[in-house]
Amino acid sequence: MNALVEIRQFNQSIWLDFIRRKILVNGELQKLISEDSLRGVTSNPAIFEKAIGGSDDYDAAIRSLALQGKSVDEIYTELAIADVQLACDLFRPLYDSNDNSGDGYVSLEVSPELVNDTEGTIEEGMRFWKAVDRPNVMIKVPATLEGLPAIRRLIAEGINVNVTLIFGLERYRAVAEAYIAGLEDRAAAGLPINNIASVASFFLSRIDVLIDPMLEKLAAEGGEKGELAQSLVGEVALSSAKQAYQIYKEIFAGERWEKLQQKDASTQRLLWASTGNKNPKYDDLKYVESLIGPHTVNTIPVETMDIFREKGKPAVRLEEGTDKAADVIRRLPELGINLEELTNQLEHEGGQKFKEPFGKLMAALEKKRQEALAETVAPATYELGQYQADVNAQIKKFNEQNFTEGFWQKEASLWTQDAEAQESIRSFMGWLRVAETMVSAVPEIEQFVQEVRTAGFKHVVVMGMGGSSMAPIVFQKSFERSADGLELSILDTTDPGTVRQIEESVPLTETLFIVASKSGTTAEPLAFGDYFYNRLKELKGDKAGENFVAITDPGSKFIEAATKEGYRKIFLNFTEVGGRFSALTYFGLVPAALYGISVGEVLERAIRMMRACGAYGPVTENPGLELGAALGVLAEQGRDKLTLVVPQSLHDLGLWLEQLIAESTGKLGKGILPVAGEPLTEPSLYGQDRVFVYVGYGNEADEANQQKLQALQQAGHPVISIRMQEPLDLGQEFYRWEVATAVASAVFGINPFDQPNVQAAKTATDRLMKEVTEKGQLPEEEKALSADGLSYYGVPAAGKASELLTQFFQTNPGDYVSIQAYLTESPALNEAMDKLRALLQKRLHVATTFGYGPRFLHSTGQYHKGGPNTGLFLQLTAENPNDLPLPGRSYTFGTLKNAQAQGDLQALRDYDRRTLRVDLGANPEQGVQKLIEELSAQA
Ligand SMILES: O=C(CO)[C@@H](O)[C@H](O)[C@H](O)[C@H](O)COP(=O)(O)O
Ligand SMILES: O=C[C@H](O)COP(=O)(O)O
Repeated sequence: MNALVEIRQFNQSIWLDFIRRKILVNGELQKLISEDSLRGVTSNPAIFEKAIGGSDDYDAAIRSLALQGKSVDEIYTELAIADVQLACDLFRPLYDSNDNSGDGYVSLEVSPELVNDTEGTIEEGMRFWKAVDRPNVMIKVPATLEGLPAIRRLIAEGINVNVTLIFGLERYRAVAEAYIAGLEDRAAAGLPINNIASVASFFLSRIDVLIDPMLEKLAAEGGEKGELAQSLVGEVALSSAKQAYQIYKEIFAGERWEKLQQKDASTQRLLWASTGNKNPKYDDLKYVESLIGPHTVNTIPVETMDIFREKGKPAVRLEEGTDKAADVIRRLPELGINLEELTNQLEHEGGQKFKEPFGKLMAALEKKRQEALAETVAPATYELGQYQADVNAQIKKFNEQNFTEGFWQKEASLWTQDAEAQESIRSFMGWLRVAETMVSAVPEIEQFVQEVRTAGFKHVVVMGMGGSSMAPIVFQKSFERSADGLELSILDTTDPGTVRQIEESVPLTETLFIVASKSGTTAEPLAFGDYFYNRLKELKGDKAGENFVAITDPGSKFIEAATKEGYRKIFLNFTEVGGRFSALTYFGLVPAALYGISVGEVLERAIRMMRACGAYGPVTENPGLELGAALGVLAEQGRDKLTLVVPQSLHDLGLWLEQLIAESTGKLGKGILPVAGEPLTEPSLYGQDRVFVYVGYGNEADEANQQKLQALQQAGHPVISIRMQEPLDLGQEFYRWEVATAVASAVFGINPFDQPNVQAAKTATDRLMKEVTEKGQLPEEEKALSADGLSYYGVPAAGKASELLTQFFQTNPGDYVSIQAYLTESPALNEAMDKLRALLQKRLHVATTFGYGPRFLHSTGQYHKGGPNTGLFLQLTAENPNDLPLPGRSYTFGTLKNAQAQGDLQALRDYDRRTLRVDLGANPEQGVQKLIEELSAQA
């Protein structure tokens, strides 16, 4: 048992006189609580100056807050409050325990500028109490004459108070009196006083620092006085403390106190502060070991705590030499030393000692604030040629409508006049400001990441569809995993081959599985969750839940199941943020943080874009509005195929953009079709329906793409370019594109936040699954042709594959071909798909899109059915050789996937879309090659 733990037997509580974001999130404070019996934390302005001014722990948050237009004062308060909340939460189990001995508190001091301001102290004390919103916070109030009435008032209000800057015995009496009077006021008002805690912080080392040199000077003068002075060197602080303890015993006894005690009031314990030794001649533990006594607290700095842990010899000593202590205090006047005057001086200097670092901190914050405000977002360039004038006119129209202002006010009439749609729009605009909310959630996320690392997890698998998984894919593919990040995989397909691949590629017991589903009812993530939970149960029995985390909405049905299965954590997201707008919420940020990305910085970039888009006041240019207006106007003029061009390093950004744009705009026969991952080619192969958007990095030349884009622009195609600085800027781009998508939808006059046609495929799938349950298999479709191992469905029968394909691929300008692969993804297959797309484009001069099923059902699937009827849908299926059973269900992953494919095909046909299914047989890669050959052989 180390000394810190041992001291508990003497009923003294050790608190830590230090706080810093890092120790709150990296498990250090938790370790002190669990292993060293730490029972509280105190902070003060000097401590925060060291923490905030002396580290970069807070920089991203400072910048985010500055960009929100907050003053340095507000920034400081938010940071300090966040830290205190985190610490309070770590102490909460102790505070809630039956025998907490009055511990488990975290102190937050009012501004040192209020040291002589009663009303200001009361106002700030109440504000902090409310803002921290934790029962185990203590508001620190200085024991100045002006502080005393504030103490009384705050106690009467039911607020826990730590009275700080106490140096003298008379002032200590007044402090205890203020506390008792506060309790009496409260009791007289008929309010409970049983849950109010208070400590009186008596400062020690500073007393000796001031008085010792005086005593030493007198000692040097010799004589009787010199002798007396010599005997008092180093004794005054400890003697004051010992005397204070006697006063404490006297005050908290007797009739007056007993009345309060009957109402379960607690005494105001003495807390020894300033207990780090400042004099090299003294023992480092001078202000710790000598002051151990029941019902007291000692708040000690980290260094002293480390020494005490190693060398401390705890024993009750507080009442040793009580008479001598009285004598020390009594004899000081003989030496001409007026203790009261000196303690007043210490009090005054104490105020200064806090004001100075506080001022320094404010200046440092101001510098960082200014720097943050000077940063700009990645510029976008527009080469729109003949369309520029119309885009300008649209922007002008928006500006005349005060669009930006209305947008931030969530004025749904900017999109539609339909009352029901307006209601839906208003209720899904939580994404507008969710990044701000998430800034405050960053420490919680970081704390969680640390917990996961400490628990020994090596890998994370996110299991979700669409908006619940696209952002994690982008993060994982666009960032290098940092040294302390965990490996990250995303499972968003029911393809049994892929499920098996994931299962075989991760160390199951060391893998954290995140079931991500906003609704908590989506079939795929629930199936993945069940499958892997079952596997973990086989390996870990009842402890399987440790490996599972849920991200879902409040009120989702999944919460109950996850709780029952003992999930490690359930992150509750925001009902008012739709899935495809949730990249900057727990859905995107928890996986990103586990992967080692600084999510605070991602958010800071997003907030920078919010600011640029007018979130914090009028702007002359609004990057989100400009992009949205351009895309909207171009689409209305037939340029509705948004062809995304990215460097290889941003390859998967398209997946996220596809869902955002297609699902938001593709409805009521309108919309923008995102075309991602289509190999860029020469101008002659494109129709007049394209707008090219390049998203890349300023410092990456990406020559090949640039040259082609230049040629396309010269050929009259509109080209938009956005150049980020680094992957963290994706935070900006997520936000820019969300705004742009909403703005483009306003150009079309549609509700961007619903997905009315997604349900059609789900309903058809459900019907098919019912049939599977009843009949044991899916209905067989009639084949149009079987040739060379490929089977063709859903088109008129033909003698030859090439003939059938020629008949199917009849296109008009403005059409597109959508290839939908219900297959196991592999690099070879991706390569084959690129060839297939290139071939189709070369032949037909139409846009080609590609998606793996069932992923795209939660993404572009909306556009396919709700957008214009310009698509030709080529569905590719294959055998499922390594099928996997689904626990608790009578069917397999393979059957579910086949039903999803068939269900969507059915839905597409119900919407009169042109469809062809080709079953590739046993070897999909070869099957695609074969298909390419057949297509090449077309007449
Ligand atoms: O007042 C409390 C706790 O209530 C402490 O945080 C107190 O401010 C610190 O112990 C002192 O400021 C530290 O003083 P010092 O060691 O710098 O003299
Ligand atoms: O984009 C959303 C997907 O359809 C998944 O929805 P969910 O998060 O409710 O499971």
